[in-house]
Amino acid sequence: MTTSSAPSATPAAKAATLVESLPWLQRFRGATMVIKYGGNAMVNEELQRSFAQDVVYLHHVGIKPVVVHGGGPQISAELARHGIESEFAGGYRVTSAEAMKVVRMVLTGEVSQTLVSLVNEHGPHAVSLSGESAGLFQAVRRGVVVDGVEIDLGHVGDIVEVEPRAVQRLLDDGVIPVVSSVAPDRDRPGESLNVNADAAAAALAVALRAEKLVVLTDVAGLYRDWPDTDSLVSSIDVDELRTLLPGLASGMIPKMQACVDAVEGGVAKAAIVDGREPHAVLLEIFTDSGSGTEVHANTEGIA
Ligand SMILES: Nc1ncnc2c1ncn2[C@@H]1O[C@H](COP(=O)(O)OP(=O)(O)O)[C@@H](O)[C@H]1O
Ligand SMILES: CC(=O)N[C@@H](CCC(=O)OP(=O)(O)O)C(=O)O
Repeated sequence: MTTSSAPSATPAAKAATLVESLPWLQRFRGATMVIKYGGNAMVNEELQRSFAQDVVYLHHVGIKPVVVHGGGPQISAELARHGIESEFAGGYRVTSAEAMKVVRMVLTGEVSQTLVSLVNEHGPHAVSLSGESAGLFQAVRRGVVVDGVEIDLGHVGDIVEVEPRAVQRLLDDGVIPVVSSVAPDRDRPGESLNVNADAAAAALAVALRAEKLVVLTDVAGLYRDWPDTDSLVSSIDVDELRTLLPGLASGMIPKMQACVDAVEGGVAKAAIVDGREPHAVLLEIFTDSGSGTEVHANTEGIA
């Protein structure tokens, strides 16, 4: 019989892969890991299903996974259906009050529920929350400076407070939280803000004292000289990454800022991996070589 996974691997190669995972299984048992699943990495059902399998695998080997998801392309598609054009500045969506309703509906109503049901095909494991659930996040409005010009992003926020108790209780009960990045506006009760999902994942990883933040996206990792594909960075410390931040473009700005924030906040490592590869999460966590770009505190911190 052949299976869809690794049909050409010999028994010895399969055994070697399993044995390679042993030190990582030992090291990470009981650890909390925040996995950020970007909208660009969920573009087809096969990828979504392999992601759900990876998360359930982590759960069964004693790791506590927390999923924080994005949904940028899905939001853009829904906005287009409403006749609203998508505009980004500095990697953030310019979000009108009207667009905010669509953002909230897509993230909390569609993407979150789809991921929860995919995970729950493997058992009753996942529960969806947004930043509005049980006071999880508080956010304040933010703008962005592009080429020296301050741009008003509308209903876009930065997380200023995380109350992780509800998520922690779920983890303690063996539940997999699936979190979307809509947050209440601390200064305008009753209003919601659109928070970049990388930033939300970093804030939650810090509050939960997570061991690792894994960010799935649609490139192999961080390129030093984007779009030169020979310039992939495999490992970088936060000091050097901070110097690269001003030269980065589009979605990589909030993503790498999130990695800096997570590591500076005490998360041991942040990894940017290619979510277009099926099982990118398992490959990152349980193989010696990992994949993509790893961000760590300083050069002495490299494992
Ligand atoms: N230096 C860089 N290295 C890698 N990708 C970059 C870089 N600068 C800009 N990018 C762009 O950032 C994109 C990833 O950000 P984004 O589209 O927001 O992803 P996601 O939906 O996963 O959050 C890549 O697809 C690439 O086009
Ligand atoms: C403020 C802001 O830009 N919010 C993002 C939230 C979703 C997100 O971050 O999705 P990805 O992870 O797929 O990029 C947006 O509206 O697209």
